[in-house]
Amino acid sequence: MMEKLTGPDRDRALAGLPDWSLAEGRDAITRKYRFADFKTAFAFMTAVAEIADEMDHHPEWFNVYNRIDVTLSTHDAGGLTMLDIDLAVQMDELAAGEPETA
Ligand SMILES: C[C@H](O)[C@H](O)[C@H]1CNC2=NC(N)=NC(=O)C2=N1
Repeated sequence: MMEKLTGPDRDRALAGLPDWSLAEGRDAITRKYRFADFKTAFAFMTAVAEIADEMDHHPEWFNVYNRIDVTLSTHDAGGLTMLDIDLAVQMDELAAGEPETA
């Protein structure tokens, strides 16, 4: 079982993800992505799905056209763990290849 992130480890991990915010009302992080169009957004989701399934760690997300709202939390731990940080970093790396990401 992955440990919940606390203290300086948590601060350091969050500082490395400037485009993510703490969610309201629960121990999770969120970020909105925007892409050029639906196809690009969905290709991103497909790429993330491969990584997430390999990690056995899955995003909560909501897609409309070119926008994706993502929330990451470790349900088994009841809060943020390094699994969320690792997935967020990998999602940002994938999205960085897309010029219209915001
Ligand atoms: C049985 C399976 O390994 C677990 O349910 C995994 C699947 N994906 C998961 N994803 C997330 N975000 N949190 C979890 O705790 C989690 N647990």
